[in-house]
Amino acid sequence: MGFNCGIVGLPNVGKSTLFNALTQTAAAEAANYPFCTIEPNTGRVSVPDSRLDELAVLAKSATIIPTQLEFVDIAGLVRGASQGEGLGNKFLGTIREVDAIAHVLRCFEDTEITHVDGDVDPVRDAATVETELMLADLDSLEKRMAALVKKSRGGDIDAKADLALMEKLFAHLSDGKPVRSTDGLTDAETLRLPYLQLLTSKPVLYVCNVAEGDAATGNDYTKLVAEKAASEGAAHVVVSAAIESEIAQLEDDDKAEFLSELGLSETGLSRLIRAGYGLLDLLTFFTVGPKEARAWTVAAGASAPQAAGVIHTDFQRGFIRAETISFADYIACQGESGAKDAGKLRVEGSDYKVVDGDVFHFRFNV
Ligand SMILES: Nc1ncnc2c1ncn2[C@@H]1O[C@H](COP(=O)(O)OP(=O)(O)OP(=O)(O)O)[C@@H](O)[C@H]1O
Ligand SMILES: [Mg+2]
Repeated sequence: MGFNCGIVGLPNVGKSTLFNALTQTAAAEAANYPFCTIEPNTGRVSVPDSRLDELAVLAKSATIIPTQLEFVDIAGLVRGASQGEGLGNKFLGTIREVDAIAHVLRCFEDTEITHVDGDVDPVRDAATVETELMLADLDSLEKRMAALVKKSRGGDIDAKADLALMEKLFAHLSDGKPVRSTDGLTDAETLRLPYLQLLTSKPVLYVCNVAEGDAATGNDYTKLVAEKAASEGAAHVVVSAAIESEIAQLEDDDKAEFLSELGLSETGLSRLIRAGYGLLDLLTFFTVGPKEARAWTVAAGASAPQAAGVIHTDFQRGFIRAETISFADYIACQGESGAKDAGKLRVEGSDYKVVDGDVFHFRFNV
């Protein structure tokens, strides 16, 4: 079970450059012309988590294995995409499959790099992309609502409920607002929403791609994006894709030195990965021993057996119990045996809900 984040934006804004830096490969072709990317590129990225390093030190773990998040580099979209312009529907289908969106906005000046709309204006660009996604959602709702009208007249209760929900969403979109900002939905409607697979219902994070010199400070463009993001309750991250791709190729020691020269305490990529992970309503749990310290991911609300199942399906099938220490207790008691002595090791059953930071031993029988 993996979670992913799609990299979305206008053509030639630096999506593939960012993807390559994230995945530390040159898997995606990045070049100075619009529509360079056609087929989506997919890559898995380690999620940085300092808690994992702290646990590994206490347990003297030989290896550290972070949890992973998948990024998908998607073709650029242009005005009219929802009507089939540019690469049109093809890339919209790819966006439909991702769990969250990292929306890349060009915030760097460079006369050598073509901007499809002539000049740099990230807030306008964000609106251009969002408008296409909203138009595509309106289109898809309209088609489905027509089919549901008949069914709901025939007395189909589910069809009736879906139609009522879609009418609310349609009205909201018609006001020029994305589905994710719809309020006044019932609990049942909120649960149903993801199944409609609407493009603008996915959580969004704005990525300001800046010139090398602005990586630490941001610039006037990123300030405007920050205001926009704040007004929507969305996150934004300032990174320079160009420089991140250089940093990604350095050895760890050189990396730290280079970052401090730039005035950065960590890479923009680390911030971006964590922000992407944060969009997804996920929990991290740990398994820790002398062999390895490892982080794992489950969706919020997962039970202990479901968490066990992320490691191995047998662990879930034969689940007996979970022995659990919270991250805070593990650190405060200087490790597992200290936590045991202090009575901080809990024995939890199959209805236990995972808490972020739990350190688990699963007991199972197959
Ligand atoms: N921060 C930056 N500063 C300067 N140039 C950059 C920066 N980020 C990317 N570029 C350059 O912009 C050009 C386009 O980059 P890239 O191919 O990654 O864009 P893209 O968004 O993937 O485009 P497409 O939608 O066509 O696939 C490349 O020449 C890249 O080197
Ligand atoms: Mg590309």
